[in-house]
Amino acid sequence: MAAPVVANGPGKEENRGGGGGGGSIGRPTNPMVTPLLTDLYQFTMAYAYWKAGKHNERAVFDLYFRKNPFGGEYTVFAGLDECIKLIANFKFTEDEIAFIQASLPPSCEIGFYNYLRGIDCSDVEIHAISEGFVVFPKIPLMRVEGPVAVVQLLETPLLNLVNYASLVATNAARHRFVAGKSKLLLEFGLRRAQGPDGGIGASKYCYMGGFDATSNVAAGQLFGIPLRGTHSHAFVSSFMSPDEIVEKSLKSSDGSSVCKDFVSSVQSWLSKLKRSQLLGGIFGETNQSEIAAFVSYALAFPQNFLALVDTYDVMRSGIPNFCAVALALNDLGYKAVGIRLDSGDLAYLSCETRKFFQGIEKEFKIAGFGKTSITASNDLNEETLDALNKQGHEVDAFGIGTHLVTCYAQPALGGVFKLVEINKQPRIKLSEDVSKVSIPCKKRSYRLYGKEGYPLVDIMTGENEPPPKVGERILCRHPFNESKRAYVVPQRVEELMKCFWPGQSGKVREELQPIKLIRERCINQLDLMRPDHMRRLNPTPYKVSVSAKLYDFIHFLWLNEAPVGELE
Ligand SMILES: Nc1ncnc2c1ncn2[C@@H]1O[C@H](COP(=O)(O)OP(=O)(O)OP(=O)(O)O)[C@@H](O)[C@H]1O
Ligand SMILES: O=P(O)(O)OC[C@H]1O[C@H](OP(=O)(O)OP(=O)(O)O)[C@H](O)[C@@H]1O
Ligand SMILES: O=C(O)c1cccnc1
Ligand SMILES: [Mg+2]
Repeated sequence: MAAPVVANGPGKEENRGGGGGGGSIGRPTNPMVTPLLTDLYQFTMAYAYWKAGKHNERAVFDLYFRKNPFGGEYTVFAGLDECIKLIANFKFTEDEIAFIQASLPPSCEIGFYNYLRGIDCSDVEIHAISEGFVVFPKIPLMRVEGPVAVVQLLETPLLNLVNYASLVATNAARHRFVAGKSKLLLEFGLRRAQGPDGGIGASKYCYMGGFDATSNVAAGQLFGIPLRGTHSHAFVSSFMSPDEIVEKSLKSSDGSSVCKDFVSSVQSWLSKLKRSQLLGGIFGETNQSEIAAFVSYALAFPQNFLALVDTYDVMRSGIPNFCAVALALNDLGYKAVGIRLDSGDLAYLSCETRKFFQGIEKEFKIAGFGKTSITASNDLNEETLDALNKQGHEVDAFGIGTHLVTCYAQPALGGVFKLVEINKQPRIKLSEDVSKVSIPCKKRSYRLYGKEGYPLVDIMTGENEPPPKVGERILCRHPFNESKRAYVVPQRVEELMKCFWPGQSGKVREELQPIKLIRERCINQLDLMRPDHMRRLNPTPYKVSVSAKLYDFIHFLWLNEAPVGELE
């Protein structure tokens, strides 16, 4: 696939996925990710736990969300790598402790600050689903176990690191789904992102969710994401006339000859195009300042010439001017990359442009010219991509910014962090709204696959229940709705959570992986889903269930904890 220009940062190894190969885990990408990046109430609770002598009680929290975003039935889990980096580096500085001391009431005892001074996450254990997995409501994405005061402090930063990451990765995956696999998807959102962290995060997680490249240079450097870009309207309108161009010579691609006056070569191609049988009549005089801009860009990047063609008039100026430059380049052995459309009816203009390119291929016998790449941008989102598909279009690459990175269609994922066990006692959070009742206990979760290779259902069990077995029938129950249940004979059983931070457990730590591998995993996971879960309109909900034993226990605990009302 032809691609706009082109620079690939080396990427910083230490930021590509943390502790690869059993090595150390790097620091969080954003230096603002410190133990203070949390809500005040986490510190007041930590103080109250400490004051009550409860701070070292062993607690288990689940991080999960209740509803898939964007009206869909799937979510891409992202942000784990940054969570583990937070955990690995979790230690208060003296300045931070002084600030907490100044922020809590003077009545708080000094011993608490000594306690904070000593804490880190060496006694915290984290199990999580691998980053890039397709995930569903209620199933824990992470299970965080450790001293209650420490784990409580982690609630806000972990949610902060997972919620937007998963939301924007899902948004990217959804855009990819509509655009189709063959299209080049470019993330152009930095200028519209919610601040620097929003911009960096968007680039990282859109790549993870299936985009091919970003225009964000810092993200290219930090994560090794491929960089791509074209040029802007300002570049085109900054030129007045071809007379401005002083250095007009251009070497042929093999270096064997030099065209002394590339501007004249372009002008003569423009006249040929005007006289051509096939193309004649479509345009008259083209905009000369635009020609000057295109020629200048081609002289600067003869191997990577891509022109923004909608500054003046796409079909009457931009396209003929581009083609004249592309044909002059072709005479010197260069292949122009293509054009970008940034306004107007993108379906119509891309089709007309394709016809023009194909006309040139035919008339001037230039093999492959008809396939010259067409990039489109301008306020694109899932809906416009879908509309373009329905109308028929000839776009090869989409540059998408605002709607993608701001998650315009849904601004937040409602991930939550709930206590499920303390001192080995299961805990439940009740709510009038059944969907908000938490699922108690330290649990395991499994994905069960059916005969056709699709995932059928995710099931949660108690931590010590025997795992589901291939070929053995298991009852999967809706966690709250008694009548919803099904037997499943799994053809494959996949345990979802792995140990990413063993604490003192002695378990083997799952390695963090490079972003490219996470991206591949995500693409494979999405491919594995049954198509009806993925469609945009009224997708089928994926089933999330609990074992019969866990079901009984949830309802036992529910009845135990819920006060019986009095009617008067
Ligand atoms: N064929 C199409 N079908 C549906 N939507 C389209 C089609 N072509 C373009 N769009 C979308 O229509 C909107 C056009 O927006 P708007 O009218 O503000 O832009 P414009 O006038 O074409 O460009 P500009 O204002 O940048 O010069 C954009 O969101 C664009 O993505
Ligand atoms: O439209 P988005 O999806 O956010 O994609 C990024 C946009 O940013 C650029 O121009 P900018 O919007 O800054 O100026 P323009 O509206 O004049 O094109 C580019 O030309 C795109 O239009
Ligand atoms: O390179 C581009 O074409 C680009 C980059 C960012 C925003 N809009 C366009
Ligand atoms: Mg715009």
